This record gives sequence, structure tokens and C-alpha cells, in this order.
Amino acid sequence: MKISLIQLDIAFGNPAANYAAAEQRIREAAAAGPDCLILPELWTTGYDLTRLERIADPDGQETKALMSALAKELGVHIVAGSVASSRPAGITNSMYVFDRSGGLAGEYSKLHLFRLMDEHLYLQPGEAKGLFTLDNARCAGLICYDIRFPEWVRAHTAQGAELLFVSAEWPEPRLAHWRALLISRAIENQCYVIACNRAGADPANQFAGHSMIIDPWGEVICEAGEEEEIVTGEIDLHKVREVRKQIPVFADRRPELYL
Ligand SMILES: NC(=O)CCC(=O)C(=O)O
Repeated sequence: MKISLIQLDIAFGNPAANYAAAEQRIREAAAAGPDCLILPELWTTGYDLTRLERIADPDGQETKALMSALAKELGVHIVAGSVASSRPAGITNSMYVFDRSGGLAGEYSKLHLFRLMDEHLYLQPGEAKGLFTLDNARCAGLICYDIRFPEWVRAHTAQGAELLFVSAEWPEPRLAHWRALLISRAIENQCYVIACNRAGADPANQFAGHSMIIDPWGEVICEAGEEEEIVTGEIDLHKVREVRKQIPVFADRRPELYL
């Protein structure tokens, strides 16, 4: 499976500009023939949280319509990053996943809200896991700060996830954490981590870029720099099974003693 990470810059609080830019980048990335694409976190609005009431996507409708149509037209799976989605109970930071026929394959709302960027003041947390299947691979969706919660990630891999898709807006001062946490999640869960961060800056933060794919042994297969970029890597699900056979972490767990 060939996967492209679309490391976008994001126009602050400007969904129209971001939809247009994302569509252009998706078309560009798809021309190289990947099986799957992934976008960053909150890519329609950025962290313009004080204006979310006005600019969030009502129930993700516009995002879902565009991404479903592009997935079908281009014949590519799209892990459509996350967007601010307004629902009756509040605004969530939600990921939508489309398979290459344009069908909604999965959905996940960020469970852990990041106080340092005021998410808890403007967003409602999700309440459920984001497990889905693409081409017979069991996958999970995670959003940015979620990678600091190894128990949350393990809850997905213990249920069979072999690919972890992470969409993020991770600031540059914690780039070392981004790399270390992603590599650790890959090694301890013996799975692929496919992580797409944003590039550029907003009024409060410079973002780190460095989107990457990590294999189940912890090796970085491809990694972007700090600027807008599309990077592509190939993954092989046999590698997950090989590593899990060599060091049978899942069989050796003692979960009954962990609480
Ligand atoms: N958007 C986020 O969740 C950022 C998380 C982050 O920066 C961290 O250090 O954790």
C-alpha cells in the first residue's frame, strides 16, 4: 500500500481557501498513484477557535461531500484529516475517512482535548474509538495530542489495529516530542504509524511539519521537512505480522495486573 501525506499550510479561519488548496493538493498527490492520502488536523479552519461557531462545518457536511467525491473520482482512500464539525451538542474535532468508492469508512472525534491550545474551551470531546478497515487492513484514526496517551493507542491495537493514522497541528517547539512519541507508539504497538502534521504558522504557533511514516520496527520510512510538502511511503502489512511474531508483545501482555 502506497500512502501519501499531504503536509498542508492552512489559511487561518478561511475554510473556502483551505477547501480549494486541499483539493488542489489531493489532485496533485493522487496523480502519483497512491492507495491512500491523509490530511492534517483542523485543516479547514486552523486553530481559529474563537470564530468556530461561524466557520465550523455543520455536521462535517461540506467536508464529507468534497472528500467523498474526490475519493471516488480519483480512486484513492482519503483519511480526511480532521475538521471542526458543528453538531447539536457542540463542536467536535472530527476525522472522516473515505474509501476509494467514496463510501464513509470511518469517523473519529478527538478524545483528548489539548488545553495548552484552548481546545477544552471551544470543543466537545469525542467518546468512541476510530477503528476502520481499508483494503482488509485494520486501521485506527487518532488526532494529535492523542499520541501522548499510550493506553488509548493500545486500546485500538489490542482490538486489531495495524495502521495508525494520525492527523495533527503540532507546534515546532515540541518537534522532539512529536518524533519520539510517534516512534514509541510504533515500536510498542508493532504497527505502522502514518502521521500528517501541518506546515506554516498561525497567530500563536509555528508548526513543526515532519509528517512521517514509521514501520512496526520503529524505522522512519519517509519524513517531510518543515515546509508544505507531499511525501509518500510504502507499507507492507506482512511486516506487522513478522514483528509481532518475532517479539510477541500482544501475547505476553498481563492486562489483568495493569489497573
Ligand atoms: N493540536 C494538538 O493536539 C497539539 C498537541 C501538542 O502540541 C502536544 O504537545 O501534545
